[in-house]
Amino acid sequence: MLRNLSRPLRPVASLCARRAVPAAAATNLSGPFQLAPVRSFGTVETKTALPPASASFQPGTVYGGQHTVTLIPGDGIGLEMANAVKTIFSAANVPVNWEQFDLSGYTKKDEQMLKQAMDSIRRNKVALKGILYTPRSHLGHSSLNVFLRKDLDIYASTSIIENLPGSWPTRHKNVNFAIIRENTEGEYSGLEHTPVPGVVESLKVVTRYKTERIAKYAFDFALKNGRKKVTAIHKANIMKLGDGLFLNTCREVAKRYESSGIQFNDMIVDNASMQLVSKPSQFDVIVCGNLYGNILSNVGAAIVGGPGLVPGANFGANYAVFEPGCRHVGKDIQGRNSANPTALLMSSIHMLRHLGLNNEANRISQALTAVITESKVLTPDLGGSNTTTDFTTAVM
Ligand SMILES: NC(=O)C1=CN([C@@H]2O[C@H](COP(=O)(O)OP(=O)(O)OC[C@H]3O[C@@H](n4cnc5c(N)ncnc54)[C@H](O)[C@@H]3O)[C@@H](O)[C@H]2O)C=CC1
Ligand SMILES: O=C(O)CCC(=O)C(=O)O
Repeated sequence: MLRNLSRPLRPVASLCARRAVPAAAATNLSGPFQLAPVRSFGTVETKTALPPASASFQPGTVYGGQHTVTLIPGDGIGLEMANAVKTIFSAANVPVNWEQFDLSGYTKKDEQMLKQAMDSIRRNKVALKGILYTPRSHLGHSSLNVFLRKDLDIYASTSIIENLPGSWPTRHKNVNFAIIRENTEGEYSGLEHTPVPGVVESLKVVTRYKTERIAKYAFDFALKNGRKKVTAIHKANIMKLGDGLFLNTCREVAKRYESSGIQFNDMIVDNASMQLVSKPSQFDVIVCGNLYGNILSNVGAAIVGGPGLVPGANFGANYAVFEPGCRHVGKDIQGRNSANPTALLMSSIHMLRHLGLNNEANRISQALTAVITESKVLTPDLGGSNTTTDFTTAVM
């Protein structure tokens, strides 16, 4: 049963949009930069969304009011999490049809299924995804997750780190920040070689073009969601060229947004890690390169209660792939009916807003918020003893 919504609940998916600004304010920028391709991530109402980046962008395949979305459940707990979302969507009569692809990183790469899945995302433009395993040995295949991001050029990984209104203990209160992470280059270039035996060189690639677009994305995200500060995280004191380029490009972009009132500062990644666990409330929007973003999302997840609570999405000019913002396979708890589906469910709520299905997003968000606020039904990661199924049923 869906809850009576007359009680004013603060929708989980809207918490990052707490200070929304009108779109007009966001577009009133001087300088040669165009607005980066910002989607309606984290907004309660589409009226505050910025215009789509490219005129060709279509939010998914829609026939007779039904949206078709590609679903890749992923390895480990992926199927259990995806089933929770599907069950809740069915109960709420959400007009979404799934095109599901059970890809796995544990088995030999299934080229045919991978191609079908990529074609499906290209057709639908929107996907919901769990996490795929990657072997650690250099003999194993390369990461399917990284392939997907690069091939679709979904360059802006966006994670929302936030204290939810539940009863589990957390070290800090009032944590609410976003991590905007460059998703397609940096340490994940996959370029490694052995010039002589016993020596490996791994290339970290930083380009002005990709840094500029992620920095613009971060500022536009801040504007659209009423956030006040963007912090660039780097290690420019050591990697003077690579991280130096990242920092200087962020500074240039920041200058073009001066009139918008968004503050800008920067921080070295080691200090940022310490500040995140000691004074997380100083952060509003973090912009960073690929690996730092991954590590900081994990630190962020830990301070709010774990990977089961962090939603996320990856945006590019043409595609949006929604997946948990702190990415783990969870092989250790696979098949135990104990994983927390909140991260994937919140990601799917953001997906509904992206599709313009705000009523459905609000209903599910309010139900989820009620269950979390009551904290009577909690999975073991939050100190509870309930199952994934119990939690799903409670939200329904
Ligand atoms: N898609 C991606 O971008 C990423 C993929 N991976 C892949 O995942 C594999 C395993 O990753 P690890 O880093 O070892 O982490 P892991 O999968 O072992 O997860 C870390 C811990 O978080 C817990 N956890 C994760 N999600 C949870 C949930 N929803 N509810 C409750 N507990 C949850 C797990 O049970 C585990 O104890 C890696 O080998 C890699 O291939 C890892 C990082 C990112
Ligand atoms: O694909 C993987 O196995 C790891 C990807 C990863 O670390 C990430 O989220 O960036």
